[in-house]
Amino acid sequence: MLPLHANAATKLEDLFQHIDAHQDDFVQSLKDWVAVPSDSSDPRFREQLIRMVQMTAERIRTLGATVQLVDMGLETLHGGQTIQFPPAILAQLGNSTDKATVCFYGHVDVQPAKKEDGWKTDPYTITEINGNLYGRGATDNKGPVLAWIHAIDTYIALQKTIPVNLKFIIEGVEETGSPGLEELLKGHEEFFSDVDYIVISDNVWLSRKPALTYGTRGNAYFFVEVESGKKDLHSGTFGGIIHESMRDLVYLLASLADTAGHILIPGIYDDVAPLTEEESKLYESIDFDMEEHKNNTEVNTFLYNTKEEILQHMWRYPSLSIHGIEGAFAGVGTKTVIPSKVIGKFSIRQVPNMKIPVVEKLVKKHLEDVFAKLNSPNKLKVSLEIGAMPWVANVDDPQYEAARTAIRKVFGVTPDMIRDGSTIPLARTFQDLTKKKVIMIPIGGADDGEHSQNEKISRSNYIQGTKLFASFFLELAKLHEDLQKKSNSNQVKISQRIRSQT
Ligand SMILES: NCC(=O)N[C@@H](Cc1c[nH]cn1)C(=O)O
Ligand SMILES: [Zn+2]
Ligand SMILES: [Zn+2]
Repeated sequence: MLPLHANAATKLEDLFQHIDAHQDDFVQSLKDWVAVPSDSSDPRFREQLIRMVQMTAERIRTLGATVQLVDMGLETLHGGQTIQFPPAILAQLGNSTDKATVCFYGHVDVQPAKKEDGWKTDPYTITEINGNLYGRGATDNKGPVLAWIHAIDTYIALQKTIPVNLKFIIEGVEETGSPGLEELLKGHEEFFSDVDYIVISDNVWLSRKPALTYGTRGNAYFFVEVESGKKDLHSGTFGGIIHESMRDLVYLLASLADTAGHILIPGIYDDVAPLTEEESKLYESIDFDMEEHKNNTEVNTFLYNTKEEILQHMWRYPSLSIHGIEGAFAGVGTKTVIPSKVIGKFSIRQVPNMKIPVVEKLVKKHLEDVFAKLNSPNKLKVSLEIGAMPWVANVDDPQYEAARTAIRKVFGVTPDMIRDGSTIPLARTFQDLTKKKVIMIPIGGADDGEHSQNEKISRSNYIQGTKLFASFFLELAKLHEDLQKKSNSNQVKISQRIRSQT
């Protein structure tokens, strides 16, 4: 491999040509990765998940990086059993003192997926239809992680100098809220000491136009458990004489929000940052086609009628979603059972300035109050399973300018500046703990269907996204050079001033 200082002027067109010429290889890599069902929420896939992280580490090693697999210890499941957490990857490529250091954060675990959930193709076999690459993890987040790796590979293959030092944090439990990752960051402060920028590419554009993301919502994920006894019962034999846990639970879940989406938990909106006039104007200028968004979402109507309301309720107001009920009969057919223990699962996407402990207290109090009114002898347990904070960046930070320029060079347009309603649990932690500048550069399309059936990334976004990262490295290098020149000239001015005073 060439040293990182190799002396060759890098032409963007050469990089782009190489990427275009190797796009089938890049698609093949995505096929290989998607074929591993690295579902982090189901313990039955744990071996595959660990294998996926190991494959990723191996791939990063082939770039010439030094790679560390950090043991993340044991995960305690709800029944009390423990299983191995997948390790996390910390890697480094290059440590030149005259270059900027960029740390890429991504994940290689995926949401659950089963063909019978309504997938048109096998979720773990990348299938290309009309320029779209369908498969679980294609856009969230295996495609973008690979695009970053391929961008680096392109410099190496062309024997060009990589314009920046690179670091990686890749994890395998993002989809379950990144448990243990905050402790990992706290224990590896030195890893971040020379990092200038942290880049995340784990969300999608808002429309057909490329975008840069400067904010995400957080997530407070709750389990509400109701238990009536130790075993399920025949509804004919026992229906009518027992307090059914499912009936209690449905009542509790229904008390959380109304049909207009308004959360009914007293006090929940108290800390939400007020909408200023300045912020309000931001939404007017965003290019957003509600009809197209509706088509992508495959619903008839949204809860709101204007573009501004829709954007605000996706990005800056909290929302409550009910995800499922563990222990409930959910199969085909007509089983006549009364379940004994059921666990309702719901989450609140929180926004600035809501605080997780306050949300937790309000939710528990509300559910306990509602339950008390039911006069039920059943056992109630409410627990906060994930508490991830919202994140907002400063769009005037220089890395945003570098990314804007890179986007213009690849796509010929100025990107939308957007926020995202979903959560990157570590985004805020990076910002608060490491004090480094964080940027999100999505490469997925608005219709990629993250977490949904038929998740995909288009071949075009995947390949153009690879070009975008390759181009971003060059823009960051220019930015770094400019900042260094400015800092040197300031240093000279200070020295001159000191000399003239003595
Ligand atoms: N693409 C980001 C993403 O999907 N993040 C997950 C993370 C999460 C939050 N709570 C549990 N997991 C998301 O659902 O937003
Ligand atoms: Zn993701
Ligand atoms: Zn996800």
